Amino acid sequence: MIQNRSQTAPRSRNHSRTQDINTRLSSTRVHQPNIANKLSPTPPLAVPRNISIPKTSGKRNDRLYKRAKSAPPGSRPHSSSILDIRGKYFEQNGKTFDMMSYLKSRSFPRRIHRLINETPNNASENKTEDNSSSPADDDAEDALSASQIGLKNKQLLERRRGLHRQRSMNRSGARAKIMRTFHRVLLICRVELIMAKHSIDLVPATKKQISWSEKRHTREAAEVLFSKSLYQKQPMIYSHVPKWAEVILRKPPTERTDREIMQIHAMMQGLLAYDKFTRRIQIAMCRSMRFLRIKYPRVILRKGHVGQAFYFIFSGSVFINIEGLHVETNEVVYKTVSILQRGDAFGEVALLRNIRRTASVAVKEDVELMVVDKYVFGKVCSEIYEREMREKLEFCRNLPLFKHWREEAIKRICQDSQIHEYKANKIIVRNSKDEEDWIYFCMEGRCSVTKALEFNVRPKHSSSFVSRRLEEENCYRGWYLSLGVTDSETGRTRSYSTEVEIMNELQISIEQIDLRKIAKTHIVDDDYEVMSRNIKEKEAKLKKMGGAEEVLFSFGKSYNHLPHCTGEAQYCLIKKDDKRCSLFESNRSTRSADIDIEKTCVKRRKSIELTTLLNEEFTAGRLNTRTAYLNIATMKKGDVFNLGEVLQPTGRQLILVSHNAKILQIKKQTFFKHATRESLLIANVLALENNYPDDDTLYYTFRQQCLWEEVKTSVLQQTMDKINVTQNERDEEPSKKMFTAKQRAKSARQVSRKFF
Ligand SMILES: Nc1ncnc2c1ncn2[C@@H]1O[C@@H]2COP(=O)(O)O[C@H]2[C@H]1O
Repeated sequence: MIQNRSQTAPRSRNHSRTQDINTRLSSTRVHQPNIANKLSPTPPLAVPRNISIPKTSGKRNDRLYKRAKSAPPGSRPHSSSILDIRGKYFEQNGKTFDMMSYLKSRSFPRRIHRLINETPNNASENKTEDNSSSPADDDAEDALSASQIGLKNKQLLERRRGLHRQRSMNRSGARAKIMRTFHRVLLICRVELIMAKHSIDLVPATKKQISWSEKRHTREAAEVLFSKSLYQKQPMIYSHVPKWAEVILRKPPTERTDREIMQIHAMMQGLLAYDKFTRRIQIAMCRSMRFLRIKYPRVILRKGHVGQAFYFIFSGSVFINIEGLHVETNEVVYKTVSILQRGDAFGEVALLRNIRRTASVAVKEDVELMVVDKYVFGKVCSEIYEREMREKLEFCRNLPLFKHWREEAIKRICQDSQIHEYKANKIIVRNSKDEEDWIYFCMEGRCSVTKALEFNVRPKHSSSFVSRRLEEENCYRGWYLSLGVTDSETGRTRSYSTEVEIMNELQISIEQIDLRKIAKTHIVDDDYEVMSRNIKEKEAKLKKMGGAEEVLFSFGKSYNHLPHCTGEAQYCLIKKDDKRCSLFESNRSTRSADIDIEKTCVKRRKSIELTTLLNEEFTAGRLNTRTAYLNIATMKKGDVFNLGEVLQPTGRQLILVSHNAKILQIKKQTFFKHATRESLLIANVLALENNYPDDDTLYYTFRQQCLWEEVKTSVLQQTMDKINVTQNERDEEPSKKMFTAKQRAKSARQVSRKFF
């Protein structure tokens, strides 16, 4: 039907709808309806497009329906009512139209269509049933049914109109609201601008500000003044895992976007253990990392359990506890071997070696951990450990110390060792006397061995040639006096500014003066003979001892009998059968007992700088007057620190300072466990060869050095004085050109350096 209509309907829509309907209605009024027409078959529909019911037609129809309704029953409805045209035909422009089809074709609601469809059928049915009825009756019936339809239509139209009104009201309401908001925003902006202008006017701008604002308002300047830093990502350091990271880390790996992974990666950067891995591994870890927050005093890992994951510490700290049997009582003892904190990692041993957990890990302060599962770790992280292992093995194999070691023993040692990199000026070992666990090997870079020489403590008289010579020269006494330190015998204090200056010089040039070299130059040939004789004696003594165990015992004695091994101070004794003894409890009970270890660990981990240490000493008033820090040796690649102290304990306090060094730390315990008799003999010889000058030698050499400096300065001062005097004599204004005493001393020293 629609097709037909569209084919036949003219395209022009210029006629107004009102006109159309008026024409239509007038034509229907002229065309009187009759029954024959009503029952005749419907001609093909051809409703012109320009004929449409205007919106206002609803009103007109309304009126018609009202009239129809108000008409008394049985009376003939008004000829011009819509009832006349319903189900009838009308003509227009010489064509006949079916009014019903026409109405249907209009865009009335479906319901109206349905109603209209029903009505003519019913009407036609009634008419076919009651053919004998009079035309007046037919018309009345028509009118009745039409009035019913009209009522329904009216209701629908009313509802439609209501809806329309409501919609338009809504629309206009929303529009009004938007406008109101817009006006308010505009008002606020204006007020703000006025306030800003007012405040700017009140605060006077600096010249720099003005020139800056002037510059940046030009277009060229805007280009020149483009600050890249404004758009650079600032490195953020989080002390705790932020909320957004928690959200990401809780997501399953597959749901994490690349952006989120990069965010986690950025957050993790700066953690020492994390930075060790290559970027590729880091990203792979971030993809599947989990987050764990554990509160004090829980235990994270237990020794002997199966390893499931590897952990990075993001914040907080943990105790690493190991258990062992007490030497004497044979009881299980727990010891805190280390305290790990932010930037450290743990749990790699079990995963790499495929063994059970080697230590228990308990919370010290509430920790935030980043957990990498075993599967991921095995896949990506083992690579770096393998590389590190290869590096360690290669280094150890090339060391003379391990020349006669079995491959298996070297491997074991490497497995228990650690590689650390230290920046320049960092203290690796603050006090060699307190260093109980490790032997240090320099892999790369340089380290200096520094000795804090105490002047107010008279060194013990040893039988060495140096102390004999010092005795002969009565050096100690003179030394104390010359440095301005109280003489223990006379109780008098003397101080010489020149000597203090010399000391200062030495402190400053601590890295340049290698006293060990100086000491060696001072040792004459026969002294060397004495030294080598000593070594030979020691070797012979060792050879006399039978069995590797004994040798081991004798060498390892100092280590095995350290307080922590005897379980006296730091150990917390726990009975074997007490299953509930748990590290948790042991930690609690060891809290006070382990305090020393804790302190040393924390101190060591803080890794203070040498300059900080010297500053501390200076502010405490100890530097120069009581203590001098001297560089007594320089460690290069392959050199070892603290081995001599293990083999031949002297109790000396040495400081190891890094100069961008890479250090391999080997556990003393593992070293002695795997060392054979031969290897220990070699170690001993090497340790003796690399022995640092003893305190006597240091005092002696230092004194010699100071005296020499003193001589140089005084001689040159005298010379400069003479020069000054002659110059002054020549000069008319002698006072202007006179050197001050300080300048004289300085220039004297400079000249002395050139000459000597
Ligand atoms: N002496 C130690 N110093 C530092 N960490 C250790 C020490 N011993 C064991 N650990 C760590 O504690 C972890 C316990 O579980 P794993 O054996 O898997 O891996 C261990 C190491 O990461």
